[in-house]
Amino acid sequence: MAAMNLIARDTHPTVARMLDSYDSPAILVSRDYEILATNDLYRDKFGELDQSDEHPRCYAVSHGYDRPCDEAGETCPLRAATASGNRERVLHIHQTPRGEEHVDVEMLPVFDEAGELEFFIELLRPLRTGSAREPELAMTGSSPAFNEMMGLIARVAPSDVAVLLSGESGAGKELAAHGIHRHSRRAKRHMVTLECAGLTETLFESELFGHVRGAFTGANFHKPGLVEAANGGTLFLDEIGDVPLSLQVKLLRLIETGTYRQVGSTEVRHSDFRLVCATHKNLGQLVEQGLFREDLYYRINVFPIRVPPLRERPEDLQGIARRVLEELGEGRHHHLTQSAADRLREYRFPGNVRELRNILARAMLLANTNVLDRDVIERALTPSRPQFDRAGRPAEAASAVDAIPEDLSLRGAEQRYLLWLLDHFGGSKTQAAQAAGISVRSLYRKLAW
Ligand SMILES: Nc1ncnc2c1ncn2[C@@H]1O[C@H](COP(=O)(O)OP(=O)(O)OP(=O)(O)O)[C@@H](O)[C@H]1O
Repeated sequence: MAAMNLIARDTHPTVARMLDSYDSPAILVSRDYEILATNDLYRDKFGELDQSDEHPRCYAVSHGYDRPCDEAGETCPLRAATASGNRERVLHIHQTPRGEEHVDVEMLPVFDEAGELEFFIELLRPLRTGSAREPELAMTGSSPAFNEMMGLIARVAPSDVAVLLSGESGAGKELAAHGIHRHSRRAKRHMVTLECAGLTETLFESELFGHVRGAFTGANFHKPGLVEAANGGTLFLDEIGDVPLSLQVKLLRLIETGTYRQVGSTEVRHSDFRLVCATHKNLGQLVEQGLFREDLYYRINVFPIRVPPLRERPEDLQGIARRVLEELGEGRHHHLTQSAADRLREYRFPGNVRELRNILARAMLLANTNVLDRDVIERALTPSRPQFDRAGRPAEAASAVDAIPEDLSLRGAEQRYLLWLLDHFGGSKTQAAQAAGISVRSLYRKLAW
């Protein structure tokens, strides 16, 4: 048996030993918040407790608080489990050796023979979605709106239920899909993404289902589809609202039966995948307008999760900015001055986190030092607030030509223009691509995000 670290006098060794039977970090907590024992997994993830502290309290160890969580403005699962007599679950941000992490906390009350509440077993499952180890996939945030979303992700991830992520462009839907996949039992297999916007019917079908050799002109080889690649893993359909009606029925069949046919073949194939979809559109409204099949809508919308726009969670701004600066800084430590951060908080971010990234990337290029002050942020914000003339052309374009640095490449100028359009259309790639006269796929490629 793994070594049990009993902190308290040997009063309840049997209960304490039970902690080893849990396959997640677990602690034994008294009714007055004292940690009585920890298991190996807990110590691996969260470190040893300070042995000089004779009465370590959960709120001090996990949060650095000097009083219980509910008195410090957070929900306290221990208090909730005491009141309900049942297990309670919340999502908390804990201090860990890796910094702050989101932890899915489950509190199980343990009763004595007389039915009196004796202690609690607390299970702590860190969410990798919030960790710093894989920066490109890590979601940063601690606002109530963000935590609510993370709580839903933690709940639904282990099941095989279809999830529909809704939210504005750039708010983090794809990142949330990765979070769901990585916390699912399918995490060791692939998450395969199909960007549905801007695909022609033929392309959609052959991308999704694959095609056999000779299926159509130019099909010189057999190509497996994404559905096949997603077997055992997760299929992520981004911008599901853009799937043409004629193809929705094929999608419905795939979801209902798990079967499909490659283009040009009569053989029925099977794939076992978990479906996650995302949209920035109001699908309910599309159903009412007859543009989206109602039966498909109910199939994909089993567990809806709303990804909140950045302006609804200003508390997250600074944390995300810090992470982005670290990520883009390539070893150089950039930071925002207080008034620069205040300036960002005044902005509404129609393009959400993606726009924040772009603004910071511009600010880093514009700044002469690694300190990003209000002035630099103001200049970096300018291309995000285009004025358009009646014809829909960015009126700032002319003056911007004067402001373009001499060494700006054609590609750089093109990117600036596309960013203008994106900002103008509230982050909608479809509208921006239409205005630029290119496909959404080309837009993605040109911006190379
Ligand atoms: N909470 C977050 N913390 C850190 N980075 C984030 C967060 N949310 C989003 N991002 C970053 O913002 C960018 C946009 O995120 P993502 O692609 O997931 O948005 P989206 O909602 O899927 O957008 P779209 O609808 O346009 O496809 C990505 O670079 C992503 O890494």
